[in-house]
Amino acid sequence: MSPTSVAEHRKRVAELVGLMPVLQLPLDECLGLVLAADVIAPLPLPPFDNSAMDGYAVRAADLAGELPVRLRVADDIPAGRTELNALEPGTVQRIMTGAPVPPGADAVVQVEWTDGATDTVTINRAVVPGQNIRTGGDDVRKGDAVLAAGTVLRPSTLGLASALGLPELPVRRRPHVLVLSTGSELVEPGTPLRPGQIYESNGMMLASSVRDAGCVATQLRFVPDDVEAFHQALRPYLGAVDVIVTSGGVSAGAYEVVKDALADHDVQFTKVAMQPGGPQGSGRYEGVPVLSLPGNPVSAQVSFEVFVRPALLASMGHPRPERPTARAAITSGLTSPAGKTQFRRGLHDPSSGQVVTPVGGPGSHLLSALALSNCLIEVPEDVTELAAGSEVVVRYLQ
Ligand SMILES: Nc1nc2c(c(=O)[nH]1)N[C@H]1C(S)=C(S)[C@@H](COP(=O)(O)OP(=O)(O)OC[C@H]3O[C@@H](n4cnc5c(N)ncnc54)[C@H](O)[C@@H]3O)O[C@H]1N2
Ligand code: MOO
Repeated sequence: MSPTSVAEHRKRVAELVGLMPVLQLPLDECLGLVLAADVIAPLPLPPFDNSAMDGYAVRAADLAGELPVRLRVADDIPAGRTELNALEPGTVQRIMTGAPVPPGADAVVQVEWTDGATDTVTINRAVVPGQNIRTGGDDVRKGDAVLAAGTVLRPSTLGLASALGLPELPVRRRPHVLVLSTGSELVEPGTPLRPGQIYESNGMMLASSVRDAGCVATQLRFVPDDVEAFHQALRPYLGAVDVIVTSGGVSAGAYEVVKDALADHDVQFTKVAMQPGGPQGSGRYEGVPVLSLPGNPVSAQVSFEVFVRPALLASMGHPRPERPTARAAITSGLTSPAGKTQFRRGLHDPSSGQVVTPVGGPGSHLLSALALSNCLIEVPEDVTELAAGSEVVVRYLQ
């Protein structure tokens, strides 16, 4: 059977995960989510003419003569005042930043240009009409399409939605991902390790990656290498999760529990033309999309980056589900297997003149090299050798 290409498998995974439904979510749950419809401003911003300075609301014409001038302070307007008295000619009203400008006033004199008095104020400098007034609608007009569908909700966009008085926004919800690790050799960190055992690490790494992509993760670790126990372990989650991600148990050994349990369900096991991350499973288990990643830690994480993360981001309507890439020259030569896209780990420093340093070798057990990297170096299928200085594509990991 000829291997599946990386692009084909990526497409299959994205189609399996599909699009999450749209719902209205409170703003404090929206960070990182994607707006599903345009936002039309229900009011102007600022909503009313207000003062940009602490000072005195005036008629500019009253300061046009000889200075300094002494004027009666007829009122005091703190921010939040909802009822105003019109400004009579020849008087001023003390006003605070953000407070509404009273009818009849056409400028604000900042307090530093006065003696600051509260009964009769001495003003030393003139102002022009409009000075220190922030006009209603200056920033946003009522009815403006202020945020477009497809916008990723960041602190500033959530601030804008709040300023417009919107308590919630329409977004595609976060997928809930069950991260399941199998393997009888796996032991919980914090407990003693016996010969032949290792600490479980893929679950933590993949669940963190799910959360880092803005999704919800539940970890299910230490499922024994037993098909019936595997089915039992999954059962409680079937109505509750959107995607199942497994690691391990998909290659050619005698005890491949994931493959054995899922192969007679609607899950295909294939070899993808890549290294690491060759053996991959994908399909549906009782209707739930399931993505079975290989167990070697680097293979699992690279598979997540190349297939799962873009599919999860696309499911939330993200306009750019792929990590950003750059071109850089490698600082040392490397070799790569023929017919496979190789994803080597690297350190890329854009400030150092677009070079990338390979970290560690190609082995898919080299977790510490992955932990020290900030990018993947992509070596195309048809390239088997690259000399130092060759240009490669780097895909950021953060
Ligand atoms: N005869 C063949 N053997 C293997 C092939 C092959 O084509 N023919 N492919 C190799 C490749 S490539 C990979 S990748 C692995 C994939 O193996 P599995 O997905 O079946 O994973 P396991 O055998 O369960 O584990 C592999 C390795 O990773 C460690 N592991 C697994 N899960 C975890 C975990 N949650 N936390 C930490 N470490 C984990 C496990 O102990 C093994 O060392 O197969 C090759 N073999
Ligand atoms: O394809 Mo495996 O994922 O090299 O290590």
